[in-house]
Amino acid sequence: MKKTAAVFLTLLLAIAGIGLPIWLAIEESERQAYKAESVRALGFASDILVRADETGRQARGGVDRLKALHADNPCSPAAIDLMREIDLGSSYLQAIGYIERNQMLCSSIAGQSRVLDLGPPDYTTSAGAAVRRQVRFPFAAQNSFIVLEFDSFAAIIHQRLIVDMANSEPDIALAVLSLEDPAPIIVRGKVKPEWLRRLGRERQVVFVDNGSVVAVVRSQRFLTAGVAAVPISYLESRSEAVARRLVPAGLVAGVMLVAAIMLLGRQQMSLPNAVKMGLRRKEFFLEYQPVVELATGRCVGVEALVRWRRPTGEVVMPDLFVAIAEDNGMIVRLTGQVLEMVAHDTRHWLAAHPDFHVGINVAPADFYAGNLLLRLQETLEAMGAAPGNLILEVTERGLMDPVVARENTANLRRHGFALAIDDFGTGYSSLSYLETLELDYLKIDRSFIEAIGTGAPTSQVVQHIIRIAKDLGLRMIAEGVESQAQADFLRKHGVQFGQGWLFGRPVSFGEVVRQMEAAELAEAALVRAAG
Ligand SMILES: Nc1nc2c(ncn2[C@@H]2O[C@H](COP(=O)(O)O[C@H]3[C@@H](O)[C@H](n4cnc5c(=O)[nH]c(N)nc54)O[C@@H]3COP(=O)(O)O)[C@@H](O)[C@H]2O)c(=O)[nH]1
Repeated sequence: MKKTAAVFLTLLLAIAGIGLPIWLAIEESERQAYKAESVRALGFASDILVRADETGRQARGGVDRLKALHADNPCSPAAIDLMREIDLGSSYLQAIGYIERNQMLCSSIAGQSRVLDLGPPDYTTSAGAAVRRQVRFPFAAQNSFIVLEFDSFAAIIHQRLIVDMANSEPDIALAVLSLEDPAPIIVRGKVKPEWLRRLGRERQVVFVDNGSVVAVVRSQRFLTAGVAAVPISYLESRSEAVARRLVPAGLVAGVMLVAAIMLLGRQQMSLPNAVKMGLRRKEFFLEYQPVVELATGRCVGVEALVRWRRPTGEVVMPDLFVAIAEDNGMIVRLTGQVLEMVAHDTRHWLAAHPDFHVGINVAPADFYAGNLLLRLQETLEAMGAAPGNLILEVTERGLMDPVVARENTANLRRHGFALAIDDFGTGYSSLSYLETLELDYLKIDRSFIEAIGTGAPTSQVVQHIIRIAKDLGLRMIAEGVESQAQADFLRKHGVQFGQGWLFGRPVSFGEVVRQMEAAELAEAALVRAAG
């Protein structure tokens, strides 16, 4: 991936990874704030309605008691005494009086000596109550009152008593609306009568309009509704307060998420760099796996297998880094280090054992590099060994180009090196193609050895491979031999060599030598005992 693309992707990831939790936190704070302000608005609307309903109940009850007196004179001293008793006993009624032709003739108000002109009602409810919304009396000229008139008796109600709530937040609008007349009965602040339409048939409704969270609650007793409108600024400051709590949490979550993703990405992305550094610091080392002659069980050679010891001490297997080295143009350098290490590890042994061979994995890029022969000759010189001591293991992938493959295999063999086709059976080489190449060994892939005797569909393949090798005149090395039964089968079918855990796991060259010497000693002891 190009560097700019990686930077762009990282930026995108950071924006998305940090932005998303923050956006979710903001959304959640707005949702929580809206919910809280809706509950508050509904609370105010319900409270004002409770007060209005109670006022209506007290007015109706007072009038009923006065009517029950059946006084010939509704303004008799007994009637006025009863009016005063009702007035004193009710929390929402300011006074109660008697009306004729829009004039209040008498009332519970102490000292009412003259007739008070009320003017005509604003409207009359379907239940027969005449409603006057704004009546001013000489005894309290600065206040306005509601007068509810039933059957000529009137309840006088102080508006402020009903809307006397949320006084510390005067910008919260409150109202009692009639469902029969558009003008509010009682109102504090700005209330739109058309909000009632939103109620429909519902008992209550909450919505946002005109910069407010509005709640409307219908009375269960009268044709009225309580309304409260909480300015949106309350919602915003509540949302900000919640956001102040949630956004840092979202930010932390986002940063952690992005850091985790980037760390993972870096671990992945930096592997080629780590391999490069490993090559520079010479962190690679070799293990050698014995190759035995199946007929005698004698170790006739080894395969050199590369490993990587990271600075952390962790040992990484080639499956992970060989492909990275191949994909990033470092495999030729890696093979170079393998050759140096083989020369260093095996030179004394090979000088004394000219028949012993070391298998070296040659990657396709090595094969096509053009200087393989020269590098091999330098290695031999350092080892003091003959070309026949090395078996170059090339995969089918490395032999894909017929021209280069033919030329290189022929050239290497001309110079005395032995060649093996590795992991045979896993690629697409045909018998006729292999016939055109100069090879010495065929290594049968582990997957076919594993299948021997299992009855699996691939269990028969090994016999075909053995036939191909015989047809081509190639010697065979079976890879991954783990059981004696596999070894017996292979020997019986003419496979000359085996490599696998049955004979030995990959270990240091010193350990291979120690094992070979121990085997030799044991054999000598056996011979002596037999003799
Ligand atoms: N280009 C290079 N490729 C290399 C080099 N060194 C190794 N490799 C290739 O890496 C692949 C994995 O190798 P490794 O993990 O070392 O595994 C080898 C053996 O340990 C394993 N093996 C051997 N016997 C058994 C067995 O009985 N059971 C079992 N489960 N595994 C076993 O097989 C691997 C040997 O494979 P091969 O080379 O095909 O003989 C592998 O493809 C290596 O080729 C290097 O220096 N350069």
